[in-house]
Amino acid sequence: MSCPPETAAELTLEGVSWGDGILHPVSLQLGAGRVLGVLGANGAGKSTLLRLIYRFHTPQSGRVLLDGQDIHAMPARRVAQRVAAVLQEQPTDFALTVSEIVALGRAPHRRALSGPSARDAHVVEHALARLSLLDFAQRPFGTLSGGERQRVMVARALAQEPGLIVLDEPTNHLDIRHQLEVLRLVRGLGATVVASLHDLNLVQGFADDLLVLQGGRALAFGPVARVLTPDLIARAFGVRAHPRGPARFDFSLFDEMQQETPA
Ligand SMILES: Nc1ncnc2c1ncn2[C@@H]1O[C@H](COP(=O)(O)OP(=O)(O)OP(=O)(O)O)[C@@H](O)[C@H]1O
Repeated sequence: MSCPPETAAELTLEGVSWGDGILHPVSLQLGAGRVLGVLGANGAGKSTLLRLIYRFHTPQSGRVLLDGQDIHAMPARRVAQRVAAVLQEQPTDFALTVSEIVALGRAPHRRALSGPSARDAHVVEHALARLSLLDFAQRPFGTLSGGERQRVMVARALAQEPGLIVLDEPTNHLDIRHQLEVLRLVRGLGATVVASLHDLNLVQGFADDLLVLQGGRALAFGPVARVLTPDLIARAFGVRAHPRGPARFDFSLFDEMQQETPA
């Protein structure tokens, strides 16, 4: 049995804001299957925006629409079937096995009081395989390294079969090979993706579009090649960016400008 492709969701933010100036109104439209990278310095508002999209926060103003429907007007279970979140906070139930954690992704699709179906078992197995976790399936989650746990959280999101996947710094804890593998896998899911990233040099080849935040405001939104310029990087991060290829940079502090030594 193979897993059918998901129906990617269209995401629209209509002047969505939160927390008395923590996030000023942001508007954008992301077509089904597009991959959006959210960039910004520490405290710029990336996680806050993501929390609004996966319905953890209620907007102070504006609306988050999934396929044209306000997520706050949708049943919570329906949102859970359509939106998966991979967060920096991880489950604290360390005694659960890797397989059991990934199986939690099936919960929104199960009927009340019914156990896992053959299809649920297949989807979990498939998710474990795609993240190279089959050998870890029976290991207690608490015994895994940070990077292995991060891959388990991506596998759980995969098992959820979402139309929209929201990831908060998904490459955190991952070595360079797993960073590239996870980003390629997420990009290849066919779902719409919103991911906050810190490494600007991982954006190229992963994201279609970028949203850059600064001080809770949207500085720029659009295709990667148009948005990711040295000028924008200087305004968003306060560093000098030295281009060394398409959307690739070396960085230095402005007070090192005289020496021109890339960091
Ligand atoms: N519940 C809250 N109460 C008060 N302030 C908050 C709350 N949540 C976030 N903030 C503040 O809002 C700002 C944006 O936080 P957010 O976590 O969205 O930033 P971020 O861009 O994800 O940062 P980082 O890259 O450091 O993870 C920060 O100054 C943070 O302290």
